[in-house]
Amino acid sequence: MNPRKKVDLKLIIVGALGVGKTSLLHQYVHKTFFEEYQTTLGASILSKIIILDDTTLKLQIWDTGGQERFRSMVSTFYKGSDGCILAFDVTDPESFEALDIWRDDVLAKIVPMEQSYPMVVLGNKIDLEDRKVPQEVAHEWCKEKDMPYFEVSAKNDINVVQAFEVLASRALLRYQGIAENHLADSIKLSPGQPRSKCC
Ligand SMILES: Nc1nc2c(ncn2[C@@H]2O[C@H](COP(=O)(O)OP(=O)(O)OP(=O)(O)O)[C@@H](O)[C@H]2O)c(=O)[nH]1
Repeated sequence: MNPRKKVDLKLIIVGALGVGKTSLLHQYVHKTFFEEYQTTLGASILSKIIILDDTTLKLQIWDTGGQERFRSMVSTFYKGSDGCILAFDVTDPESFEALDIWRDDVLAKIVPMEQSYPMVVLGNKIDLEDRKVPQEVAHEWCKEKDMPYFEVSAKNDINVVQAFEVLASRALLRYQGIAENHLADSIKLSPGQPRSKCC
């Protein structure tokens, strides 16, 4: 049997203040949820190992604080990431309206800026009754931008694993595509290659 391939991926989670980024991450990695709110100062990292098909993936997931004053510092952490979660709170329309800015901010730091950079959108806190962002509106926005949309609850553990793992599998596909391109380039550039005989 072939040993599994091992790949390290860096994922980030961004979005407005208090939408539940830390809670989503803790639910995904530790299966825990805390009611009390402690804002993230700057960024923190959690890791999780998962298996996807024939690959062992080590996910290093960067949780970024939504505070405006950390914005430029936090955006330096986007570099080198393989995929991103854009999070908003379905009870807070401003957090939904801010998604455009968060998305542009992340894409501006991805080098080269490219279409294939995977992003998924999470509408969090669907356990609450006072929802203000209709599901169809969020769906439509994500469809326009060609990003998968998940309605989630970090509190009740609804759709959290699915959302992270769809992002992880898309990030893996992109990583494999980049690795293949590098390999093809290095074969083309390699001077000592035996040339195929002709005629
Ligand atoms: N009802 C409900 N509350 C949630 C959910 N997710 C998070 N919360 C609460 O929302 C508050 C903010 O959650 P955090 O996870 O700290 O939010 P954050 O986006 O990381 O916040 P910043 O780091 O300040 O940007 C906390 O009181 C959480 O308990 C959820 O799915 N449902």
